[in-house]
Amino acid sequence: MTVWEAPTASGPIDAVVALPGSKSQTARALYLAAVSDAPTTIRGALDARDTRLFVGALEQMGASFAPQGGALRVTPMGERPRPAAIDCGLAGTVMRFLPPLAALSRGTTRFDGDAAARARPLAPLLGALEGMGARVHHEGAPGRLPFTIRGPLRTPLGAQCAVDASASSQFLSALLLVAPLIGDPLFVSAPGRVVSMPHVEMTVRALARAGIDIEEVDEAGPVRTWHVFPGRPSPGDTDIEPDLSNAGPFLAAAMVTGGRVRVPGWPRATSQPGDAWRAILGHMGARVELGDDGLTVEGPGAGNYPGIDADMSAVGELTPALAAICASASSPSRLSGIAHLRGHETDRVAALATELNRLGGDAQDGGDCLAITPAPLRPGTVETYEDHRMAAFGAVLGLTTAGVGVRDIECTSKTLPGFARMWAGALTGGREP
Ligand SMILES: O=C(O)C1=C[C@@H](OP(=O)(O)O)[C@@H](O)[C@H](O)C1
Ligand SMILES: C=C(OP(=O)(O)O)C(=O)O
Repeated sequence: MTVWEAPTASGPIDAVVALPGSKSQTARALYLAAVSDAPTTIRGALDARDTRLFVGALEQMGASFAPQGGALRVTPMGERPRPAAIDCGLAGTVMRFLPPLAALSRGTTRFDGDAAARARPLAPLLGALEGMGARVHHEGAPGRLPFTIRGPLRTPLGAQCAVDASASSQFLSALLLVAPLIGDPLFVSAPGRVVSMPHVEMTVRALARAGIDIEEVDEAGPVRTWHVFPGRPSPGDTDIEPDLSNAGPFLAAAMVTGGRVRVPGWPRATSQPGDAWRAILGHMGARVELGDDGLTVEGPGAGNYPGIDADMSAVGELTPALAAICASASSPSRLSGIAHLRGHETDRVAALATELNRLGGDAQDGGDCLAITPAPLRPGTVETYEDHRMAAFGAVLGLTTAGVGVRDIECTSKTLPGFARMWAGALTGGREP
């Protein structure tokens, strides 16, 4: 696979970066539109590998999608999805959100994906679905792709289902999304630690916005539980916000070059985990301003800001870009609560440590955490393991170290097609058209 020469910054970046739609919001909007009671329109949907796979899967299940004046017109599927053969690629959203939907049907649906996707965990979700009457046939290792599933799902005993969401919040989101379609009121709970809570909030909000009666039971209790009432979602027309997680590498460029980046359309209030960039970068000494024209971040420049001790369990997908920022801090950092990143596109904790150390950095894989001590870096090639966020991590490192290559920069098309072009544009003072 080809190696992309990461551009070094010739000075402080000064750019306006218009980001395409949120991957996570797009997935929820596609799902709810596909099972809704009437055709609807989604504006600002992300068009990237993950969302194309999501659309492709829903099309096979019977929904249809048509571009309409820059938006997406969605005609829902019938009462029950059609049996299908789903390619999940490497998309967690596809491989977690859609098996419960497929299990509404008596027909058999097969799920498979990239070789790397076969390493991603699914067992807690599939186990919960089996507890609701789904028949799962594993073709390879249990709890992994590939498998077939057929339903129908039944209301379980006590009208209650539970899933362990400590390895991925997507298991919980997947059950919440299907819950209103099963036919009876259902308690959905997640005993133990729930990672990526903002993504769960995003699911709950999307359902509520679509008219589904959903409420959290005893928010302060030991087990997070939601009561979901049956109903066909009615999302109406939906607007997707820019992807704030993908803002990360561009804001990182402001941090390490001592420059300024503005992201137009940054929402005032959102359940996107990427909104945490404001607090994180502010804490590390950036000037952060949220206004009508978007979010502007002015960074202190490499070596001019402290490291950070941050619990990333709620916002794990920001870890790779933050790790690249930490590599140029003036003091050590510790990013904790990230064991579940081992089930992401690759084992991100190991990959970040390996790749930073490959360039002469000092990173320790501490199991549930990553310890980074800033050190001068040397030229080398960052391996990306098909992980879009590892590629962006390499691009940020290359800004301040000459001779950094990134293998397979194209893997960024998972959520941000055209990343290399956008990156080059931002570095040369890219402005909004
Ligand atoms: O629901 C979603 O859209 C996502 C949830 C999170 O997954 P995990 O809880 O597995 O980290 C996040 O990392 C992923 O990028 C998207
Ligand atoms: C973990 C991620 O993706 P996925 O939706 O495939 O889990 C991510 O985008 O950082």
